[in-house]
Amino acid sequence: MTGTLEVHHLSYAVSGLPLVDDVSFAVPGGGLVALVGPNGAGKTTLLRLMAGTHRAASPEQAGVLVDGVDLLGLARRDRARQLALVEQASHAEFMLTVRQVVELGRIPHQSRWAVGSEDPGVVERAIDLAGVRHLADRELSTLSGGEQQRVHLARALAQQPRLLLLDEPTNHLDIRAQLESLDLLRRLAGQDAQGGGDLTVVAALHDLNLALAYCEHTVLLAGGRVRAVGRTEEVLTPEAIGTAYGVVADLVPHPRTGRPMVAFTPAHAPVPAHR
Ligand SMILES: Nc1ncnc2c1ncn2[C@@H]1O[C@H](COP(=O)(O)OP(=O)(O)OP(=O)(O)O)[C@@H](O)[C@H]1O
Repeated sequence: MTGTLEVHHLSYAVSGLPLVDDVSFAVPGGGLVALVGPNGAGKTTLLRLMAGTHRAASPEQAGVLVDGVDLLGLARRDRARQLALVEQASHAEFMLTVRQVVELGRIPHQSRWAVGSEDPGVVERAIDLAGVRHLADRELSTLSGGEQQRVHLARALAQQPRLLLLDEPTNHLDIRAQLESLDLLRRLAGQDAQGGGDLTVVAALHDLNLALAYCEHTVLLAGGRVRAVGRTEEVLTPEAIGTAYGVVADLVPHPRTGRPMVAFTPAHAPVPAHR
């Protein structure tokens, strides 16, 4: 039983301009869900709304439900036991070592009076899962962008959330690290998070081929609104991609796996009639 992730009526506006406009969707829980859409579509804003770091307009209608429990209705500390958000650039904690940063993920689970990590096993497992053991004693500030990204993932894993929200987790990674990261996320999604149910991962991605290869479900956002939601190959049709991004796209079978992948036609190339 994997449950569901339901998002209800999330809206956010700045100076009267809607950045996220009444976003609602539901997807099966316990999987890796892609959040895609062009630059400025509202992906980061939506993830912050889902995490509760941005306060939704009409909060009485807004909700982020995991297996029927509204995470936005929880106190901050309780929510932090259920939900982790990894943003594109986190600049804090630069003077800390990698292990110390990962230990910060345990704070929501510690009793108010406890000092240090109450369960070092969780931290060490997160360090191993994210592949940063060789960096554990380095200061965060000395790491490359891609290495820092893995550390932030390790910290989020140490939090043992039910819902993990990632803003462009492949941004600074080389191609092998991108594939490894998404492999890891897909394996983690669906695993028992903390004895209370399966982990659901939502990742904002720019690479539609990564979404097609790794994510069973996809939410397509454009202009702050959901344009399509469902199984990835049904959402990322050439028509939907063309409308959302303003490009010419075709779906072709991957030469090795046979699964659909997107081929883009360069803007300067003549576009022949569809074969
Ligand atoms: N504080 C703000 N004031 C005004 N506009 C904002 C503010 N924050 C975000 N925006 C605008 O809201 C829109 C959505 O931004 P957001 O960062 O959520 O998009 P995104 O889909 O994550 O984009 P990208 O793919 O480029 O990272 C953008 O046009 C952005 O300029």
